[in-house]
Amino acid sequence: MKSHKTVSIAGLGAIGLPLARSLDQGRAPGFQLISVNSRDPAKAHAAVADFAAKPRVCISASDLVDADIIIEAAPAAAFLGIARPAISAGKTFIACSAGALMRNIWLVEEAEREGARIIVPSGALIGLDAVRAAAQGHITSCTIETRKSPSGWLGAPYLAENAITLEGLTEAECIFEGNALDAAAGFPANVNVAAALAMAGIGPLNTKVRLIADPAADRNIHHVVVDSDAARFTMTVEGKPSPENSRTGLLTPLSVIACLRSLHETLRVGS
Ligand SMILES: NC(=O)C1=CN([C@@H]2O[C@H](COP(=O)(O)OP(=O)(O)OC[C@H]3O[C@@H](n4cnc5c(N)ncnc54)[C@H](O)[C@@H]3O)[C@@H](O)[C@H]2O)C=CC1
Ligand SMILES: O=C([O-])CC(=O)C(=O)O
Repeated sequence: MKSHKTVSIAGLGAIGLPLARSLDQGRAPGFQLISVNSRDPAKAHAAVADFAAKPRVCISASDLVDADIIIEAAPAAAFLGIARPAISAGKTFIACSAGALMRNIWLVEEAEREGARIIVPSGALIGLDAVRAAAQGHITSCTIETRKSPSGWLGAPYLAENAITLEGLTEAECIFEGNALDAAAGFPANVNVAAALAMAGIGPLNTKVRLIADPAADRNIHHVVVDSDAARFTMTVEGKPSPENSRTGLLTPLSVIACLRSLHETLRVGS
């Protein structure tokens, strides 16, 4: 008999709201959504008003730690305020803002001390199982190229700092080339997949990232090439952008549901 787990979600946007709704609809049996938190409590109340089992709306992220599992689905700037109380309370913490986690990787040591667990779902990316397997041997190179429409990159600090304008772009343009750590600093809301890839594979400094703004792209396309002593593989995912937030693909909330379900599954496929 599997134990029933309670869940809380911080952030009710393109990831958090469909995820909350899926939990309310029983799409992850054995997991009960008990509380949520967002920037605007009135909006959060409205968002969950038609739920069968209304979760508590918390004003502070610290109040989410009553749950067994805390899921972070908020902007990168809010990450530490959500992660720290969950980790200090020794809980299972699921982080969607993989870039923010990678930039605060010391949290892993804190989690170790506190008996907490940090889980990064595959999110918008595929094949992290293969990357983790290859990393048990020796990965010689790992590159990701991400292509999105110009609107998918808007607001990134790197663009402002380098006076890059995407307005009126008529053809695809490479807007960044560098390592995953610099990519996460310059594009905190956009390159979580590169961060997840780096943490699964050969780390932020050795993972190469190329970012393309493409006016013809109607999908968020991630193309990964890995070479290792065991295998060479390439993977491409063409994610449909969420209508709520074009930076985020529709696969990500589904990935979090799959991640939760895997915590309880008797048959688990994939490492
Ligand atoms: N791992 C992955 O593959 C992916 C990760 N992400 C990341 O996941 C995070 C969430 O993404 P989205 O849902 O698309 O963002 P979103 O912008 O659509 O939603 C964010 C939500 O957080 C709320 N919020 C703002 N400040 C908050 C605070 N201090 N505390 C709690 N909630 C707060 C907002 O009101 C909004 O409801 C972002 O950091 C994003 O970059 C996004 C796509 C893929
Ligand atoms: O493609 C997506 O859905 C999101 C994305 O690039 C990221 O945050 O890394």
